[in-house]
Amino acid sequence: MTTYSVKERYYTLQGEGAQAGRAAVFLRFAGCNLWTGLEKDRDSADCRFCDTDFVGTDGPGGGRFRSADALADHVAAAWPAGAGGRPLVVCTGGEPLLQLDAPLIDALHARGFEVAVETNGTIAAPAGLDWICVSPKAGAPLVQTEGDELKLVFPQDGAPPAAFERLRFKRFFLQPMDGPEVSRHTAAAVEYCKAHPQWRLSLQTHKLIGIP
Ligand SMILES: C[S@@+](CC[C@H](N)C(=O)[O-])C[C@H]1O[C@@H](n2cnc3c(N)ncnc32)[C@H](O)[C@@H]1O
Ligand SMILES: Nc1nc2[nH]cc(C(=O)O)c2c(=O)[nH]1
Ligand code: SF4
Ligand SMILES: [Mg+2]
Repeated sequence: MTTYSVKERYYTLQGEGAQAGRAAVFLRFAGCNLWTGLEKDRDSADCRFCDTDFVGTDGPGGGRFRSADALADHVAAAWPAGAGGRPLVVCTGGEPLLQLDAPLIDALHARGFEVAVETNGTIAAPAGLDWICVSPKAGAPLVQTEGDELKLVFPQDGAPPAAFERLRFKRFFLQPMDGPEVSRHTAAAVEYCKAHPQWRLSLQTHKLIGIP
């Protein structure tokens, strides 16, 4: 790894999953292996419901970083000085495991961060991560089959929750697919969780309250 390409970096609250409500630096890497990110390609992509712009390095705090130390310094600069609490960085994208490597994990640890990742599960996670959230995508090969939480966007044709319920994750979430039918998807997820209590509801709380 010579250069890391970062779409944006910002300080907010984790909106989703078991760590919802916790302050974190979001480090959004550019690029994904399941979609180019261009609207012209969406309908032919392997993942078609993405809610995120991960193209380029032009977002707030985005850029190209020539070393793990340089990028880790950039992440640390977004954590408020003297705030207390354990610093957390959520590595996302795009697909963060295309770029997140052992030197960067080590550099973030050296600055006191817990390192979390949001991944589509098609690439094996490197050792040393503190929190692994896998969000499987229908039709894409699932390689990372254990972790701290499995967060399935629901519903997805070809990816029923039952296909994942025996995997070695500590927690299982259904996250309603956002878009024009989010209300219907939310109602369906509520019904599924009531009928299958292994699954919990994950709302995208940042969207509900209008923070990034
Ligand atoms: C933009 S993805 C980036 C990380 C990684 N590529 C992945 O898919 O997990 C971050 C999270 O948003 C979820 N997500 C993407 N589009 C969504 C949508 N339309 N509705 C609900 N969740 C969505 C993903 O499943 C994933 O859990
Ligand atoms: N606040 C907030 N929480 C998030 N959790 C996962 C996100 C992501 O895009 O990976 C996300 C995001 O984009 N914003
Ligand atoms: S895998 Fe993740 S980043 Fe890539 S297109 Fe799907 S939701 Fe978006
Ligand atoms: Mg998001």
